[in-house]
Amino acid sequence: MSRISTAELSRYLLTGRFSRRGCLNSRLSRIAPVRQTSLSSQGRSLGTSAETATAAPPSATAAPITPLRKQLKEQAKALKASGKKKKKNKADNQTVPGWELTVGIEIHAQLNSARKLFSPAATSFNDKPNSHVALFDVAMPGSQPLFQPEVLIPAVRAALALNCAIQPISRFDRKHYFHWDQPAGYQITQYYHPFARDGRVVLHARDGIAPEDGDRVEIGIKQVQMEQDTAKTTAQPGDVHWLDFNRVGLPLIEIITLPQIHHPATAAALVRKVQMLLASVDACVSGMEAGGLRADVNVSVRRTDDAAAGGKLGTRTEIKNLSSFKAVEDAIIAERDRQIAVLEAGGVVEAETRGWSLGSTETRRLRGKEGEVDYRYMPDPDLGPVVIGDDLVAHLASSMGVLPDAEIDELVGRYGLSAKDALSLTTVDDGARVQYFYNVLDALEARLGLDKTGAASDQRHALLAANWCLHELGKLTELSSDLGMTPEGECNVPSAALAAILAHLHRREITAKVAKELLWDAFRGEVTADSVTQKIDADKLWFKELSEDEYAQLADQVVQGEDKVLGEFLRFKQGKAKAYPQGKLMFLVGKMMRAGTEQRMDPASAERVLRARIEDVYLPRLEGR
Ligand SMILES: Nc1ncnc2c1ncn2[C@@H]1O[C@H](COP(=O)(O)OP(=O)(O)OP(=O)(O)O)[C@@H](O)[C@H]1O
Ligand SMILES: [Mg+2]
Ligand SMILES: [Mg+2]
Repeated sequence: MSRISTAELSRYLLTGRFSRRGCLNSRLSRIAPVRQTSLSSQGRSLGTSAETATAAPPSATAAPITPLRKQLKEQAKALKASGKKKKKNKADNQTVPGWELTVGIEIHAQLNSARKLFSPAATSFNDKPNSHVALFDVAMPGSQPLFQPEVLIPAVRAALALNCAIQPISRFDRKHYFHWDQPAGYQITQYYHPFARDGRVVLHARDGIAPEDGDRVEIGIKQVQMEQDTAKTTAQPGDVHWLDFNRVGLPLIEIITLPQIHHPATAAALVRKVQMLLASVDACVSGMEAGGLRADVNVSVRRTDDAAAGGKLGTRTEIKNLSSFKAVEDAIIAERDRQIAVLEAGGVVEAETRGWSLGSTETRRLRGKEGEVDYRYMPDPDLGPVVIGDDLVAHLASSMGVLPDAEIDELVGRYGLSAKDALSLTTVDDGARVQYFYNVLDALEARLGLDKTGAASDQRHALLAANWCLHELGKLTELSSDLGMTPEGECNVPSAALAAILAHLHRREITAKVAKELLWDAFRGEVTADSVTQKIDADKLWFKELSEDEYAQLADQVVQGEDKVLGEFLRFKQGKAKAYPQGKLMFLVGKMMRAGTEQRMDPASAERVLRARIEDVYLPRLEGR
């Protein structure tokens, strides 16, 4: 299925205009145009919302943030820095003998919409504070909420990605509490009649779940509801707080899981996966680190005996506002251990709301847990029900594109990528890198004259393209500032230019070293798809490989005086050593590469010829002695 960006869909559904630019994953299939939608609230239908549709373009989608990539990088760095010991501790800390941990998570994600939930004010959080505020956003007397139907596009896509059943009718309630960041004294939310229910998220081992959960675990989603965000508070010295009402009223979804998570690593994996799913359908503005996604974790413990006897779950405490995957895992571990200590000392766990600060080792009490009574929920009399038509749901489902798990399976099954590389390719640049890979692959197949409709059994060119899109491009980002990757999968190294380089490499007309130099040239804009071949010609970079005989001569040259090394190969042949002495072979290949003309040698050919010479000539000679 084709994936179309949310902004693009909004334009189409609201105004009937649709441009093919921005159509993601277009390699996979083409979209069927929608004819009619029946999306309305309070009797307003989409066709009449011309005012909304022609207003300023979305600014939210332009946020230059790639939080997931950064978090993955930082996590990998931290893991590397902490060495194996940390990994072991983390794995060890997933269970406490005699106790069962239970976790349910509420995830708040900011929807990728151009307007606020109940006012046409723009959703921009990088602009001057308090510059996008409608009268209703600050609860001016007499102002009324005006539901912005376009928020349903990212909201429904998110719910579909979470396998939820979309509810044809949903309603808004007022949830009361007083705080300076909430001008009305209540938040408008959908607690009792959410727009989506009964979903599920499948987590695999590759998603980083606890080893105790095996290969795969499924977590139920109780419901997904729409609600308003609050104003942003910035603390200043002297107990002064600055408020930015640009954020108040931004459309959020709250995703509520069932209490089905039993290990801290699995909880973090769930949040990561939800973020990945939301990003893959373009439903969410930004990830955790940028504040676009926040998680509240609900934690309880009970004795395993009680669990086995089917007893009630323990009393839950809730840790609010966690803003990184690591914080989710660490806070759960700390809270689990605190509750167990309380119970083992004969105490009782109190239902309360607790806080967690980064780098901390314990949670701290903030207040008693608010209950439904405290919130004094009541239906919002100013808002009618939200009616979502089947045709809209069907259209959004058909235009979502391939979800990450299916994409990873395809990359592994069809092109032979490792699961780890496939996961990275689909997550870096918030999913744009894999689109770049498809663009490169299309251009490469065109250059190589391959028919992409046929199920070609040899996919080596695709694996080569994937490795370069991930690893070689990754090296560029490590050494230079930014690739400038767009959601459509284009960057400072145009896909056509990379394909031109890879076509020569695949045909063994240049070496990998030359290809890497050309990649830098393309990055600096010094070569284009059309000038790659010219440049190779001008700089005499063509790879004129040595003949088999020339390789064999070099091999003979480097084994001179290496009887001791050859002895190791003999020991393996005679069954006296378990493992093939690959290290020794590579040592000799290194010698060959240094002895020959680099421009004319391929390490793989050198290895193949050398191995054959050792086996066919030198070992029989040694055996004959
Ligand atoms: N005993 C329990 N142990 C752990 N988690 C639980 C337990 N009981 C419920 N939960 C989880 O707590 C969460 C409750 O979220 P929900 O939004 O329904 O209520 P809330 O926390 O009172 O609301 P809010 O925090 O939005 O005001 C769910 O994720 C649920 O799975
Ligand atoms: Mg909640
Ligand atoms: Mg809660």
